[in-house]
Amino acid sequence: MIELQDIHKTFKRKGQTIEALKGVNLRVNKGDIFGVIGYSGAGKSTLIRMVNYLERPTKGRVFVEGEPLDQFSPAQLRKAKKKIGMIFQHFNLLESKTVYDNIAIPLVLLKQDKNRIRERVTELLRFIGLSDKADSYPRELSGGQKQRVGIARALASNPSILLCDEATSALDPQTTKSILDLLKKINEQYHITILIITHEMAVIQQICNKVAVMEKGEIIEQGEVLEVFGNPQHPTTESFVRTVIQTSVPESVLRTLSPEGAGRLFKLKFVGGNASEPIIDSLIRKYNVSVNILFANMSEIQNTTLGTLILQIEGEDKDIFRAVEFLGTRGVEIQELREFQSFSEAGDVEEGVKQRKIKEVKAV
Ligand SMILES: Nc1ncnc2c1ncn2[C@@H]1O[C@H](COP(=O)(O)OP(=O)(O)OP(=O)(O)O)[C@@H](O)[C@H]1O
Repeated sequence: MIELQDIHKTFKRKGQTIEALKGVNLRVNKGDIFGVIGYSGAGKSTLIRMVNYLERPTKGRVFVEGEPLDQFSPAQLRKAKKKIGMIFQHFNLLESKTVYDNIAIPLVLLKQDKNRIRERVTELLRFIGLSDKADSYPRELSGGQKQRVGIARALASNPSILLCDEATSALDPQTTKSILDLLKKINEQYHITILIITHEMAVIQQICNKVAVMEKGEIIEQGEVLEVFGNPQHPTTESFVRTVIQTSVPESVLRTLSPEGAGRLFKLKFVGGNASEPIIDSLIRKYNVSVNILFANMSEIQNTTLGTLILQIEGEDKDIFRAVEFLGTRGVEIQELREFQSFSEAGDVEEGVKQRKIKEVKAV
């Protein structure tokens, strides 16, 4: 549906060369809500602008619905661009035109007749819930309402792809949620493929099924959202995941750990069904161990539960071993929080530091 093959983009400014994209490969399938996340300057805006040829690659090819954009004549390119709508962080509405006229712009440019335009704009106003604002001007609307108008304008010519450039970054969390809900509805109801760029992991968590993480003009990790959230490979991905899912022991818990605390510490990760099973109960009943839950966190991603538990298990080593073995058979990913070094190697320095504090507390 959208395919970027080995895309490079170089800007030249004041004798300086800036490599904004360095060999990006990306495939967005029909029906995806695909999120691209990265810090400022990672190359996200440059990447999304490749898809509708607002920016052309220095090297590499862009395919939309299987067709290579570099092979198109200007007329074919204009036609192809009609399949692609775009919304922006600052809405880009014309201040001198009413809501109705803003939404009608793409249809006027396509020289559609007035009755058809009225029909389509009326339908879109109803869809975005702003039928009563048709004659208002953008300055009379809230940020969320302006973005709804931006969305209606992007949908006017019935695109099959919607590009969202930091579409919720200027909005408060509640308005962000309502706009993301609207995007999800557009994806489900109109079967429109959505490509979103953002610096907020919460946006990815709420609506995307796929995610790519960008850094310094490259994609450093990509995959199904559940997979990437559950098992991030790159430290940058890990730090994005941490902004929405807490997986390390909070300071307040560390402070309550008893200095003479015996037992061993384990971090458990659950995905999906096994998150709701009474595993801890089985552990205590089946094995001769006592279990202290130090920390628990459950998050919902793509209608699936992702859980993290930190347990202090006390008992004889052989019983703890059997208990841990049992957890493994239940599809729980388990890791002993013992060696500070192993966390540093995994890039989980913050976790490592906290674990070292646990050891220090124990050693008192
Ligand atoms: N038209 C341009 N001319 C020169 N340099 C550019 C141009 N557009 C982008 N860049 C540079 O390319 C790099 C990537 O910029 P880009 O805007 O794509 O990143 P981004 O991830 O979208 O960041 P932000 O979230 O801050 O917009 C930056 O170093 C930027 O300065």
